[in-house]
Amino acid sequence: MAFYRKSKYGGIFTLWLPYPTIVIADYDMLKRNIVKNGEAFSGRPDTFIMDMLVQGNFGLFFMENIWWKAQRRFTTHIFRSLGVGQAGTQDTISSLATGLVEKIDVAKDKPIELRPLLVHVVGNVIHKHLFGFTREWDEKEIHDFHIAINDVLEHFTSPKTQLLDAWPWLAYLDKPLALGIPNATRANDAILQSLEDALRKHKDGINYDEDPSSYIDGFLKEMKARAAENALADGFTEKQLIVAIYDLYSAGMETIIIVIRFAMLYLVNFPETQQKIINELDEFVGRERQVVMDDQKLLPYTCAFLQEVYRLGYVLPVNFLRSTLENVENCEGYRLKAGTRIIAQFQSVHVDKKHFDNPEEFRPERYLNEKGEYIRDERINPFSMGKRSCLGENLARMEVFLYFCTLVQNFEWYPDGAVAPKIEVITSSLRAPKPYKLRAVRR
Ligand code: HEM
Repeated sequence: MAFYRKSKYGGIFTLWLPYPTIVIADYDMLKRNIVKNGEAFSGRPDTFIMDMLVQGNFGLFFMENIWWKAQRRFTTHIFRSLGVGQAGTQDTISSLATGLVEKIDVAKDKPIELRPLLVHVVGNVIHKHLFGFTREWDEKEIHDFHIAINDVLEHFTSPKTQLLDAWPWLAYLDKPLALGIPNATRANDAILQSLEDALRKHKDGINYDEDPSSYIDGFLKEMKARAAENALADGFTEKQLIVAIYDLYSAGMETIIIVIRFAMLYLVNFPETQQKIINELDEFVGRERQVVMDDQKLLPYTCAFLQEVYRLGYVLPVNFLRSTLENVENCEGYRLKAGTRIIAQFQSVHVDKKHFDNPEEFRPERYLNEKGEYIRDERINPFSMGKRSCLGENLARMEVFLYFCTLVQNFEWYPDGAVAPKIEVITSSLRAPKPYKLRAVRR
């Protein structure tokens, strides 16, 4: 997006949205401020949209201070005890990946749109961790959630919606301004209703003496344990539980689907990369067993390919708003008052000529040394930086690696037609490839 190009505006500048919002778009500046002075930059501003959707700052994205710290700590802890992003999740993904291959087999070389299949397999991983079980292919709950969340997201961070933060009365001009508030609130209400139903069922069935097998049970147990002391102080309430599930469910679905769709799009646009990945998989993993995370050591080219996908296929066009929690005396020579809005625009680093020559060029070889070993590039941060960086990074990286490798281990991918679909993106709250179809030929 030319709008945010560092070459045009420098590494730090102010956008009036309409509040003054400081954009930091340079790698060294991001490290100096967002990482090294992490605590000061870890707030989130109150926004009209959150008030409208859930009547305040709840959940994991929009809280700040003590509540957020307690909730983030708890989520990290329960994720660890549920094995999120570890062996347990790998087994879940492997079993879903088998189903994915079977579904693609059914298409028998006909062009397919991967997205609905990915909704099922990616949606089920987060569903399993949140609710304790997976859904079958013919159940529609995950797809319903996916449609509803996309309706909400479409209007979520659009510049027009941000104007509502300063002038809430603009909501009365929904129709002429095409804000889409009724659609977003209808979809939002449907999501909240379904999460409340799920919570009720879990409350009826929970055994507080057993180890929790889902986020929802873990949270309910924590609520009970804290009932006598600081449940409210640390935000352990049913309302918080509902919105935290809402956040994790939505964060854990479309983002990962988009990265895999970008990966497949680059794969067919650069067939030589597909051949290299196929060769590497055939030589070091074979086709008799499923790919596991440990195979990353054996697959340097595949890792380099995916790192290049993360660089150019970043999912958030504009990072989530943050705010300063205290006065910052020296932010690159400027003084920021507590409560100043901040955008940590790591995406600009991904296309910064200072770091990547011909940044618009897709070239996985950038990350291979002369011995052909994979070099992880710390300037590529699709999961952001600092104290508010993504909570689901391990899980997301695992899903992207395992599902992508499954797709290439089992099929060779071709465009639907003579030429590959163009690498074109649709940008709303998220940045995704335009819909496209591919043909999968069994290997
Ligand atoms: C490829 C997939 C994903 C990408 C690209 C991604 C990216 C991001 C980014 C850029 C942020 C904003 C950090 C900031 O404010 O600077 C974020 C925050 C967050 N992500 Fe992700 N994410 C992904 C997957 C996930 C998954 C799978 C989960 C959960 C299971 C998750 C949960 C969260 C949460 C809870 C936050 C808010 C953290 C906080 O404010 O403390 N994300 N993510």
